[in-house]
Amino acid sequence: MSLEINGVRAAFGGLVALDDVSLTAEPGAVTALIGPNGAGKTTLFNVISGLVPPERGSARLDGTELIGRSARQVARLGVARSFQELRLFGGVSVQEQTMFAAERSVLTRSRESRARATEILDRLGLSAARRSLAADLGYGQQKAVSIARMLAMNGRAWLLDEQAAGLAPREYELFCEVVAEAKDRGLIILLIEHNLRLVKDLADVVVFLDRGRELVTGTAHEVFSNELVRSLYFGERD
Ligand SMILES: Nc1ncnc2c1ncn2[C@@H]1O[C@H](COP(=O)(O)OP(=O)(O)OP(=O)(O)O)[C@@H](O)[C@H]1O
Repeated sequence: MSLEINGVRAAFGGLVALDDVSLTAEPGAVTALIGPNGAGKTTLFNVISGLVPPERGSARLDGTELIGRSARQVARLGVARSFQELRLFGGVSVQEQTMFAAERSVLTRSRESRARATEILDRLGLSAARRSLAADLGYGQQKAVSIARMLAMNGRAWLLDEQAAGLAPREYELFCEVVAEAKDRGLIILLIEHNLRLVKDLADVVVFLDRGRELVTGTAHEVFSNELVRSLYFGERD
């Protein structure tokens, strides 16, 4: 039971964004994808979530193939995804968009979605903002709404694209707590991060991508002390 990526290749015209990438994200663990800009991290999320068709390869969630399915089908199979640019419905209240996410989810029935949304907004400190439009909120709160929607979807796997970037200290702490709780519930968590402190704090496994290739996989300590990673990512030379 895991999210297994095998031999994924994806190209945009002549540009190979992912070149034979394989990795496994286990349940109850945080797997962090790191690497320089353009390494292919977001493209891998797009392949898993049905937004970019790969030329070849597979992505299996608990044995079920995700490649070839639409983004909606992948979401229904339990993959909840956040975007760097958040993609909230700006003109919809915080409560409503959390409920919409709950209604699209795998497990929650529509009559339960209001109670579920209320509980989630409480957990994320968004109760007072529940009637606000997402577009009227500050950046940190908009990011919390995007997490609220992921929680509401009740998925099996989370793909988090730079969710901690730009958060205030209290928001950052809350984000780490929510991820740790999801991990304790046995979710599969894959996250893209440039914030190395967060990677050290949260990641059980770190995968280093560079120019579309998975180069090093290990614990944060192993990956951050790897010479190749140090020269390609941290710009260190002998
Ligand atoms: N829709 C697209 N059309 C053409 N090229 C694309 C498209 N999406 C991504 N690319 C290219 O694919 C490569 C990988 O991009 P990707 O966004 O996956 O990298 P990344 O590791 O997520 O980078 P960053 O850390 O900057 O977000 C880049 O060279 C990028 O320009």
